[in-house]
Amino acid sequence: MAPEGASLPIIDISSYVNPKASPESRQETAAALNRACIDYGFFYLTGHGIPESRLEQVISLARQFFALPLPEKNKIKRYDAGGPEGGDGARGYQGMGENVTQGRQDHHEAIDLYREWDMQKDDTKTPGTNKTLQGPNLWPEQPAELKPVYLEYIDQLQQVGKALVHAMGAALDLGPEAAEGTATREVEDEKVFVRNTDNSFWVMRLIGYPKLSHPAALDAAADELSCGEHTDYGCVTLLLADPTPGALQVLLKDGTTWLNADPIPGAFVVNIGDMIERWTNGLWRSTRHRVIHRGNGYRVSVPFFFEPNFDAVVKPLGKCVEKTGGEPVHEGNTYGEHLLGKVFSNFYG
Ligand SMILES: N=C(N)NCCCC[C@H](N)C(=O)O
Ligand SMILES: O=C(O)CCC(=O)C(=O)O
Ligand SMILES: [Fe+2]
Repeated sequence: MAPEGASLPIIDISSYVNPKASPESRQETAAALNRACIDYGFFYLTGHGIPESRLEQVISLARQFFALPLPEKNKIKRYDAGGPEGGDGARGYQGMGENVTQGRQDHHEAIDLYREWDMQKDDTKTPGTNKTLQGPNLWPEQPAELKPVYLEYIDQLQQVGKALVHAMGAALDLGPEAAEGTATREVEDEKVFVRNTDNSFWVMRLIGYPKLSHPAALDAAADELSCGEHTDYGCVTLLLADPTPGALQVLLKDGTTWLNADPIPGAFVVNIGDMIERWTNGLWRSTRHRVIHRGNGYRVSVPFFFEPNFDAVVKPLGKCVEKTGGEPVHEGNTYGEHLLGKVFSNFYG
């Protein structure tokens, strides 16, 4: 475990949420963000403007859903949408143990929501496979306020996601061209995150974690996990969790130390996803994390994944390739292809 008192940096994003903020305050935010992304790939986000009362309501509604009897929850069980092997659709309720990470069953249940699929779009680019993500979201009937409250919350989160990727674009390049807005490659780079997320194929998970029943194993590799070690797939994850401490753990840069990312009231825990790592050619890393909930009570979390557009082609930015020694880490493909590869290995059976 990490040294006593160690904790993730705190980034105040208000200068990018407020359209009238000064260039100086934005540069300060961008510089702090750059450090946080290099050193941790994880940070707390404040100044986002979503009231704490809304955050509490979101957690409380998810908790009410998970407390329902199983047959009620199964009314929105993810349906068979015909994946590659006739597999299940990704939208809807998944029971305990249905999600798999690194080949092992996780100890959580969840509802997965995605941006509504655009059926008008030409789907021939990734034939067949897209079915898993098609169809409407499955919303629970109970609690009745869940759907309207979440729809509003998702709108609010998309605004925060936009402000954040804008700041991240600026954080990658603080040169004079960026400030003046002249059309150099640097300025183009700054806009890459904004342009490729303007139709973000976002994901939201409502997750319920019962306390793990087995004692910690002597060999950590044999431990039961609430959610196994992984990276997130896209741009930035805005995680809202109930106050339970000691559950979410973040792997530090040394590759061996795990740091607890305990919640701070009113703040999101934010982390970088795989697509930002690829764009920055590894300058900012998609940090590994896991959940081990042995504390008290039933833990609830609601991560929102602000992702690139489904058909955004993601490849390392020239400037970042230069900064990191000249070799691109990936030849590039679409975010949709990356996502589908992940989703297909995420379910048991
Ligand atoms: N949409 C996102 N990012 N979901 C993250 C889920 C991480 C666990 C998943 N079973 C995995 O192995 O990736
Ligand atoms: O519940 C948490 O704290 C994190 C969940 C997570 O990492 C994920 O769903 O990707
Ligand atoms: Fe995650």
